Amino acid sequence: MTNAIDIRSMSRTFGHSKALDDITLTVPPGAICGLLGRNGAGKTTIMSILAGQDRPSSGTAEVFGQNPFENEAALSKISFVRDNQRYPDGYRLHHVLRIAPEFAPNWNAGIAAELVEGLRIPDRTPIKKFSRGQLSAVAIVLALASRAPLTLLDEPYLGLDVTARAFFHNMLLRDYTEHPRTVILSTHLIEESEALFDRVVIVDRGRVRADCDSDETSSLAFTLSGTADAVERLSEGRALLLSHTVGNLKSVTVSGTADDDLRTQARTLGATVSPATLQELVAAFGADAPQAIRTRKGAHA
Ligand SMILES: Nc1ncnc2c1ncn2[C@@H]1O[C@H](COP(=O)(O)OP(=O)(O)OP(=O)(O)O)[C@@H](O)[C@H]1O
Repeated sequence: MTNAIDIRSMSRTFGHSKALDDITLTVPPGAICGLLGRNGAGKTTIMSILAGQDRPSSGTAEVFGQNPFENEAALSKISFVRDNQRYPDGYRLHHVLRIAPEFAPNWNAGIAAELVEGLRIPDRTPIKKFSRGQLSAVAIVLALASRAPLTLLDEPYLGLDVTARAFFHNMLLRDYTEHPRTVILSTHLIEESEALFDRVVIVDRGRVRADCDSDETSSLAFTLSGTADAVERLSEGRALLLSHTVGNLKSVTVSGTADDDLRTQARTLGATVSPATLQELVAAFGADAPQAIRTRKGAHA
């Protein structure tokens, strides 16, 4: 089976700075994949290369088995709507909806109309005058109604209100279930979006830190919390990703899975062991570990 995305040893440098550093990553067809990581981690750079808008400095990136760069056949299978999408002066929504099918062979006017209504996108206002959230809403219409085999959504939520975000999630899941495709979604709203993801990729400083099915993330790290003494004893010799102290209480995120011995010791010492949430994982993989976070004057890990 050909992967939807196949990235091998890919790096991208800008001058002296390495935006992507030897990334290898595959995404099977028919998955919604969360692409997560801190600001500047490399998410947009990955998407731009997958969308054929940029090229790796070394290594390869394939979409459905083909290099997307200047490749019309590959590009016809990809929808990439960026947060900073520009529209010609004087364009209104109906202009965009009229022209969009020319670039999207699978365009579906029905789903576009449903999205326009649900996201309350005005048709009389020139797009140039749209609010930040209304611009995001137009991008979402273009991305979902294209029904492209690979849909790349880079921070689709900027400025979107809570009702619009919930509506977008419902529409994405419904349309994805009826018309399976591969969706890559980057976002910093992790808790709100995680229920969408079949797969999760976490990047930091241009490197892949995690790449797994979403139900496997809970085995990547765990959190120990309790008194500073107890947590320090329990975490001795373990690979700490993140550490946080408030007064005499301490919480650490530890790489790997907690074994039964550790759980028993934690019970004895009155400490708690819990799997790291996805949000904690992204924070931990983005920290300069082990990190001391100052929470009040004089208190740090
Ligand atoms: N055209 C460019 N020229 C120079 N540096 C660039 C260019 N594009 C990206 N970078 C750098 O590459 C790194 C990765 O940027 P990228 O936009 O991929 O991050 P991101 O994960 O999408 O971040 P965010 O969550 O803030 O959107 C950053 O350090 C950025 O400054």
